[in-house]
Amino acid sequence: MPPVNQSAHIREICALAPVIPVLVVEDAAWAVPLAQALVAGGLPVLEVTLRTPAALDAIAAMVQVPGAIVGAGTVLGAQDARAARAAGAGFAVSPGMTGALAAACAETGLPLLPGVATASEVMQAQEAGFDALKFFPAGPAGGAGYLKALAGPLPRIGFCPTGDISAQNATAYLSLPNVLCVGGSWVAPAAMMRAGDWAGIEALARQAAELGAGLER
Ligand SMILES: O=C(O)C(=O)C[C@H](O)[C@H](O)COP(=O)(O)O
Repeated sequence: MPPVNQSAHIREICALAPVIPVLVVEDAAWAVPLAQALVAGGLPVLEVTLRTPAALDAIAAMVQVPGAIVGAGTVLGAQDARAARAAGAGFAVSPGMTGALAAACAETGLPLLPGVATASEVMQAQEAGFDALKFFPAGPAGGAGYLKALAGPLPRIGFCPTGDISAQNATAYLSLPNVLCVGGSWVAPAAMMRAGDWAGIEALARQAAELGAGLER
């Protein structure tokens, strides 16, 4: 029996915008204006990394922002998955995949975008029922050329490359048929968040939201 498709909801989320901002939120007070700026700029899907003490409070605040679809990033294990779910996260992103993490996400009803970097990892994720995967770290692991090569033997997998993606190189990824969207921190730089430059972040989001324009994905 084929495994249950674990990626159906993730595919819907990835179809909403060409770029998922990867957010490192140092202060939960940033959460609402940051989410409002990104949504206003055309990027409704937000990934808050669980790398800061403020992350869970930030997720809980952001889910109240109209139009925002908020997920947790850097979800490394069952405890992270449960905490993200309790904070209201709608999906989880991880740099890699373990059986324990996949089981915890399935159990808590948290759609998971698991990370992979090799063909073997893609095959393992596929066996577990995932067909939408994060390609991480995209740049150092081989970039758009590497993903293009994976499409030959693994044509049913859609990727969200993340890691070293910028406004300059995003289109090279987005133009590949096996790329669903890209992730990146460039739309919310630490210096702009610390300065409360929400208008500047909205402008960066607006540029990023236009990156996929004209491409058939
Ligand atoms: O925290 C995680 O779960 C990660 O997987 C790492 C992030 O996705 C990348 O650090 C974002 O990469 P940059 O856009 O190059 O900053």
